[in-house]
Amino acid sequence: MINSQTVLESKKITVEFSGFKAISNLDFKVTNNKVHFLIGPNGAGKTTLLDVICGKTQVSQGKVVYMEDQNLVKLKDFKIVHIGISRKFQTPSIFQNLTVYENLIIALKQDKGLWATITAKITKNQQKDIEEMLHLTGLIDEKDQQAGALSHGQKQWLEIAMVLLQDPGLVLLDEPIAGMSKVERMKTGEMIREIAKDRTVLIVEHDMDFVKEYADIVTVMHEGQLLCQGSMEEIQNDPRVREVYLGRKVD
Ligand SMILES: Nc1ncnc2c1ncn2[C@@H]1O[C@H](COP(=O)(O)OP(=O)(O)OP(=O)(O)O)[C@@H](O)[C@H]1O
Repeated sequence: MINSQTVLESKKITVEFSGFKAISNLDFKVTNNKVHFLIGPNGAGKTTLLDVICGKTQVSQGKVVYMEDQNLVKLKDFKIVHIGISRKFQTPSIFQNLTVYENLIIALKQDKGLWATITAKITKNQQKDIEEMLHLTGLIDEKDQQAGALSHGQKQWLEIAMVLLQDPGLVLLDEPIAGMSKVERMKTGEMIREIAKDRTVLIVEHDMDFVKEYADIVTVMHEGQLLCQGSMEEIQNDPRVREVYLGRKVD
């Protein structure tokens, strides 16, 4: 059993947009090797929190600490990727005209031009990493297929593989199952479980059935603040959660 270790901690962060507090004085913790979901009604501040963690949005107060000693709030987004936090946005940003394999090579090496990257020699270890990703995402048979010809779900998985090739300790996912079929959702859930065996995964999600099935821990946000945090069972039994979701199904 792995000891619980704090991977990320926000300390009293506030985010303001023209005086409006999208996040207000938020304390929040993410522990290692867990599938951690972030839920809450529209406008709760979930996306803003992910934006802060990956350096896309600045805080007006507070700090966000990664692995106990790295304050993220002053770091540029590329530096945050470099220290081990990668995010997969909702819209895939893959190269449609390149093959699955070429897309994965690009994810490995980003310091060269596109053509130089694709044609450059990769090491045995990099080759092994790519193969591992192809198996994890079930894309091994589509390896030489053009990415643009993949199904919606497969494109999402390819991007997950690309994010993982950056070798993050913390993976941020924005509504990863949006637009997926039931089978694709299940595959994605199993994939996330697998990923969380040696990384931490933080997911913004609206689909409560998915959260219920795959969450180790759930944080509920409301109006820029943390409402509560716990297992899905604890969250479902919390009257405050029922109240903020008024009429929306939590169970
Ligand atoms: N760039 C911005 N400028 C002004 N207001 C913003 C900006 N980004 C977010 N907001 C506001 O901040 C609040 C929190 O938004 P955020 O997108 O983080 O919520 P959310 O919980 O992700 O909602 P949803 O589930 O609908 O995506 C909302 O009231 C939103 O309108």
